[in-house]
Amino acid sequence: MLVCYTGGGTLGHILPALSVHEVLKEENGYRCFWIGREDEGERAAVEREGIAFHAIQSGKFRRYASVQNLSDGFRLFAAFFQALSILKKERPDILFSKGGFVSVPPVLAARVLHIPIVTHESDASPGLATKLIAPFASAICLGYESAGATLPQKKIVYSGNPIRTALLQASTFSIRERLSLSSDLPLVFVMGGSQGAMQINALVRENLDALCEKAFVYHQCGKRDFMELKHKNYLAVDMVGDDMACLYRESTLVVSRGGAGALSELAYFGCPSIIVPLSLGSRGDQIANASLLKANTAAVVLESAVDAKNFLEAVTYLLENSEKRSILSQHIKEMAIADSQQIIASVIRSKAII
Ligand SMILES: CC(=O)N[C@H]1[C@@H](OP(=O)(O)OP(=O)(O)OC[C@H]2O[C@@H](n3ccc(=O)[nH]c3=O)[C@H](O)[C@@H]2O)O[C@H](CO)[C@@H](O)[C@@H]1O
Repeated sequence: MLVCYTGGGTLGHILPALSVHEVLKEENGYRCFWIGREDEGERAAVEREGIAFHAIQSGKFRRYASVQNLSDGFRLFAAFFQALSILKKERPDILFSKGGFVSVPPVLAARVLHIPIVTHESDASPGLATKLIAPFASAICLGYESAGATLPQKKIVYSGNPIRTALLQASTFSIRERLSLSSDLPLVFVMGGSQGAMQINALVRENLDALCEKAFVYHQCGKRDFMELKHKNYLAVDMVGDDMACLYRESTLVVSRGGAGALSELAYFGCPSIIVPLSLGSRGDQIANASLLKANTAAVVLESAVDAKNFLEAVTYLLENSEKRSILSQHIKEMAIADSQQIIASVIRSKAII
């Protein structure tokens, strides 16, 4: 089976597909390639897995009037023909779209060539790319059931969001030991998602003295807003690599954005969490994701416009209240779907024309 993966824009549109690849690569005769946008980090994430990466032009679908819509329109047009040429040459048995605006032209090209299409939406509400792709897909896998309300019902498979194998494997080391933390010092892991979160970074930096009095703060800032501040009980990193599973397992409390992938990982590990969803400059997907957690008392969700004082109060309250933390942990764990990548892999297998 030759699978063409497509997706990009942020790592949230790449890592879940790589988790599905990890399942399928165990099968005899499986081969694959990727169509994505020219972005160093995205290309590296895919090629690291030994997958051939074909870059195409990528334009953005905006819901508002902008002069960029014109140039991006041309880019999308070019991207369609680039994808058509790649797909004609490679002739995959199936195309799996992980969404993001770059995935739409390859989907249209696959449709023209009668290549079956499976797509996956991570968020609690469908993005524009998923809405555009849905009519052409044989199956639409969803991270959250709520995303399916306006999509063609017969195509929907409720799969949950894939978790990468590296996170599922047992730890070979302890982050607490490596940081030489005493067992009674709480560990707070702050995660801004694959791009970092400037708002959360500011909330942490404004409260640094008070936070580091109470706990060790492991702060993932993202590449764009990284600051290497020297402070007792504090470590700032741009991105977390292999430490991710240990941080989820060993943290007393996690502060996170409301990205769907991150929330699924918090659910898998049962992390007591504070979620600060992104609102500005987004379609509100993180607010919808976080609302589901809030409705299930599975996390403390702060208003997008939270200030430094309220943020500190929320962190302090949870650090001092182990009973509340264990309720959150239990409830978020109930929302986890551990075999999501297997479910999606079997949908891909069943829809491929081999
Ligand atoms: C700004 C933006 O548009 N964010 C969107 C993006 O989030 P984003 O790209 O952050 O994606 P997710 O929250 O879904 O997943 C983040 C992934 O990155 C990994 N990770 C993160 C930080 C790090 O240092 N190292 C690392 O490996 C996490 O383990 C996780 O697997 O896609 C999500 C899924 O469609 C959406 O819900 C978010 O709204």
